[in-house]
This record gives sequence, structure tokens and C-alpha cells, in this order.
Amino acid sequence: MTERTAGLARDRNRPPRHRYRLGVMGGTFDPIHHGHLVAASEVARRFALDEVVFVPTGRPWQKDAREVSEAEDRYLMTVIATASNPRFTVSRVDIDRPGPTYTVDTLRDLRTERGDDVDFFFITGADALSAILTWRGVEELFGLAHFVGVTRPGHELSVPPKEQVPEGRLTLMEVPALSISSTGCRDRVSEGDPIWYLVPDGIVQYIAKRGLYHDDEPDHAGHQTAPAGGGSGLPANRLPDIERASGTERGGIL
Ligand SMILES: Nc1ncnc2c1ncn2[C@@H]1O[C@H](COP(=O)(O)OP(=O)(O)OP(=O)(O)O)[C@@H](O)[C@H]1O
Ligand SMILES: O=C(O)c1ccc[n+]([C@@H]2O[C@H](COP(=O)([O-])O)[C@@H](O)[C@H]2O)c1
Repeated sequence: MTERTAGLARDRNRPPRHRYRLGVMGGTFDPIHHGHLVAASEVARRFALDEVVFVPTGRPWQKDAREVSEAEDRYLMTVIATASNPRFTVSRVDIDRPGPTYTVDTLRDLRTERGDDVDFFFITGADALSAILTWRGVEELFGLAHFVGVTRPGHELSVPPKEQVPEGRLTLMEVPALSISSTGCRDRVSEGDPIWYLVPDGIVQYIAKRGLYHDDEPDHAGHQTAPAGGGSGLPANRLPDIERASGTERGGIL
């Protein structure tokens, strides 16, 4: 055997180079919280994903009835929350495309960006999955990605009718139950309640810095500081009872 043919024989014994496996985690992320991050991390592990790209929506048309924070704020929060995970990235495809956000466009744009050698896994929580038949171009969706529906407390994980989902294009998966929602986080901030540990620390700080989810400006409405960083920053009449009772200056429970 020549050196060259020996090399070829070795190549034949090697497992074929695997196709790149890309998870796609779409969401409004207003704000991003640990429920999103745990779902993405669990799916990444189960499906041996090379990367999960988080895609903040531009204009989430099914949330038109309420005010959604500026896309740049939601984008930056997503970058901050995912920065420490080398497999997590963030895409601007949805926020840079004008008009309402449709997942068919997200997946088409990502395909154009990433090329044909990539398998897509679109991650969705039980609530979003149960509404999937109302999504634009649903008949095309399951051809563009494998869908992974994850459990979410308070929502039943149900499968769309068989005739709508091609064989083998949807997997249902249980993930650790985190009863956290962006709505709950926004409500807590506007009530002056803490969101530490529901969202990454950097998100608490970003929300305070930008004054998000408060009716007033940040400096007037309670600038929350990190637990180890001194006083709560909340006006005295908004301090939680335990802090007032102990008279502590550190506000450690916020
Ligand atoms: N706690 C959670 N566990 C599992 N999946 C979740 C959780 N929270 C959100 N998801 C999923 O993440 C995706 C993006 O969710 P989204 O950004 O709308 O957050 P949300 O908490 O549902 O927001 P809001 O309360 O404003 O409706 C959706 O597919 C949703 O089902
Ligand atoms: O394509 C659609 O018509 C469509 C309708 C509603 C939601 N989605 C997508 O579902 C993901 C979660 O959306 P949301 O509104 O629950 O944050 C996000 O990627 C959205 O773009 C998509």
C-alpha cells in the first residue's frame, strides 16, 4: 500500500464529518430570563447542538396588543445574558428585518447566512407550540427546521394534529420546571419587587440602568443595586419590610 492509499483507507474508517447542528431560540426576551436559558441549555445537551443562536423578535405581531420594549434593549439584554456560554450566540436577523416577525423568515434568513450544511432545531416552549398553527406559513415551517417543544409550568405540552407535522419533525422534551415569565419579571420591577435570581445579574443591572419597566425615569424610580453592593436604591417607602425592620443599610435581600 502506498502512503497515499494508506491515507485514503484511514479516511474511510473515520466517522463522516458531522453536519453542524444549530439550535434556534426565538423569543421576545422582554426581558430574557433563566427559563429561556435553561430551555436552550437542555435542548443543546439532548440534541448535541454545536451552537444555540438566540433570535430576539423585531415586531412580535401576536404581542401587538401590548407595548414591547425597544428592540435594541431586548437585543443587548440577550447578548449580556448569553455572553458567558461559549455555545450561545445572538442574531439580529429578526430585529433588522422591517415589519412583523415571522419564524418562516427567521429560518430562511438563517439558512441564507449559514449555508446548506447546517441542521436547524427550533426551540419553543409549550405555550408557543400550542399556538404554532396560527403562525404565518405554518405549512412550510416543519420543512425548515426540526422543532423541539419544551415543557413550561402552567402550560400543557400538546402536539399539533398529525397531518400538520411531518413524521419526525417535532420532539417534545421535559426540561427543569422554572415558573418564570417575562411578564412576571416586568410586573415585579414595576412593583419594586426584586428579580434577582429570576434573570442573570447583568440583566437586573441593565434594567435598572435603562429604567426599563418603570413608569418613571430610572433615577427616580428605584435603581436596584447588586446584593453585595450596598443599599437597595429603592425609595424609602418602597423598601421591603424585612429591610426596614432590620434597619440594615445593605439591602441584601434585593
Ligand atoms: N419558563 C420557561 N420555561 C420554558 N420555556 C419558556 C419559559 N419562558 C419562556 N419560554 C419559551 O421561550 C420562548 C420565548 O418566550 P418569550 O420571550 O415570549 O418569554 P415569556 O416569558 O413567554 O414572555 P411574556 O411573559 O412576555 O409573554 C417561547 O417559546 C416560550 O414558550
Ligand atoms: O411566525 C409567526 O407567525 C410567529 C408567531 C408568534 C411567535 N412566533 C415566534 O415564536 C417565538 C416566541 O415568540 P414570543 O412571541 O412567544 O416571544 C419567536 O421566535 C417568534 O418570532 C412566530
